[in-house]
Amino acid sequence: MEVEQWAGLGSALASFMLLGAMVRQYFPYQLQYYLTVYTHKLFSYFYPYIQLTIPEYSGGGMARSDAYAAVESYLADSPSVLRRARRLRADVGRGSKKLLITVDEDEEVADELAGGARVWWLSSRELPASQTITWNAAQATRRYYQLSFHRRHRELVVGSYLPRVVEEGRAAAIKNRQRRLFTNGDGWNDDGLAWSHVPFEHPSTFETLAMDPVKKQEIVDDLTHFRDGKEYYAQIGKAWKRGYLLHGPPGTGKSSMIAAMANLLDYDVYDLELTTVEDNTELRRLFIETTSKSIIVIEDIDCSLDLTGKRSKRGKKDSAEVESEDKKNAPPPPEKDEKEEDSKVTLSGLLNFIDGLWSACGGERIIVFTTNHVEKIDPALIRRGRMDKHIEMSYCGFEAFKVLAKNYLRIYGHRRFDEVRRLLEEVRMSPADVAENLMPKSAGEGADACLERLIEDKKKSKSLFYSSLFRQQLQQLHGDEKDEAAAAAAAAAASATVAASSEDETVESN
Ligand SMILES: Nc1ncnc2c1ncn2[C@@H]1O[C@H](COP(=O)(O)OP(=O)(O)OP(=O)(O)O)[C@@H](O)[C@H]1O
Ligand SMILES: [Mg+2]
Repeated sequence: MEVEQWAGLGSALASFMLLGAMVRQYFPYQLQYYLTVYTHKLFSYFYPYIQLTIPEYSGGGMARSDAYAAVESYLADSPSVLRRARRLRADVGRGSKKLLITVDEDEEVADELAGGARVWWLSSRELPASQTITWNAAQATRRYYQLSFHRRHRELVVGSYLPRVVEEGRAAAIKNRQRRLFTNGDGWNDDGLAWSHVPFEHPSTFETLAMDPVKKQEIVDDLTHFRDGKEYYAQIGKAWKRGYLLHGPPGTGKSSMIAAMANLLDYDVYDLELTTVEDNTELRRLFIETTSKSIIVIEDIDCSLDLTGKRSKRGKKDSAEVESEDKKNAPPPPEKDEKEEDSKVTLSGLLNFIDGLWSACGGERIIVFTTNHVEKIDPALIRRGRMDKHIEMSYCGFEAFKVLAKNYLRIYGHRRFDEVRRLLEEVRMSPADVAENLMPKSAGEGADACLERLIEDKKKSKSLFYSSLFRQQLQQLHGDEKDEAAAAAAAAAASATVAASSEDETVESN
């Protein structure tokens, strides 16, 4: 018998069931139960098609079913399925950044399997009984997808088609999602979750990041290798995660690099404020609530944990430092305080977070620490295997400057580039300082004026640098404060000499 004939028989049986449902209202409960069971048996005896239901909320759970969301994304991202539908629905899906066009409710669409087999998807819903009072209208309307397929395709559908639908659906949802920046600083959010979030819209990319091109390419390769390395990590028996330590002076692009990483990999960012985490248990909970395809960032790690591995108390530290001698000599604090200290985030708690058993849950996660003082960090925290790659973000070199000149001024070369190169070799300047000078301060300001400002700024820094160097050397030479005046005079003379020589250079290069 062909599908259409079966469909005819199906609709006859459905009418019979409908009649049964009407009659059931007037029968006692036991009888209703047997009537339902036998109607289904009779129906499945004649009807060779199997129906599989995927509800939006399953098991009375509060969270939307993963499988339902995956099917929804699969159907919306599958042009061959959508082409067959006559009624479509457009919506900005949950957490999605673009308009999703999907199959409308009560519309049935067919999908092809390998070997020409067919399945049918129906999106439908059960309305709540009118007398039901509920606080969540979305859950009261029970939406579901129903998949129908022939008995003989059972193995194929369950064994390979459905896993493929879920996998492709998840990938489509990730591709279309609005990426998010999470923070734990705001306490517990409305959903009882530890993280709150905003859309992640940082414009930094590896193209706009100013640094040595060879080093940059190495980092990009490392990141893409990680992203595509699911099988590799499974094969070597290592959790699919990678740690990066970004260190360097302020304004050298550490935070910009994290944003560029997230944009390259299409990951979410979790900005973990460690000083607001109460204890190791809360840290673990925060970690469990992170999703895969994410970068977990702890900025200024040297300020978050002190050398003994106990959490430092930001803000409280200063007042502690000015404690009176009496207080310092006071008897040891009561037991309560010790307990409090024990419950803080510790170094071992953090290590567990990075590479303990919990770290493997979810997979595909990058952990990034940033610091201005790499020497202050406990070596256990940054050893290879935990922080797999150490990246030094340094002062602006000429290659980095060329990237900034391209970004800010749209120029690839200029007659004053040689002068800038010389100055960059002599005086250290962060990319943030260079960028600030290159940014036009008014609509009419062109590349010449911006480069002039940068060169002047560098010369000023150079003269300041030499004068402080002379001052230091003279102080060392004379050894005590009485020579301070003479040292200052010598430094002033030296700075005048440097300024004069800078002017000479400017003239020369012009
Ligand atoms: N390497 C860089 N490439 C491009 N822009 C940069 C770079 N470094 C700094 N900048 C510019 O300077 C600003 C500050 O940089 P960023 O916040 O990334 O520095 P940081 O190293 O994180 O500093 P801190 O140690 O103070 O946190 C950025 O907004 C960016 O515009
Ligand atoms: Mg930063």
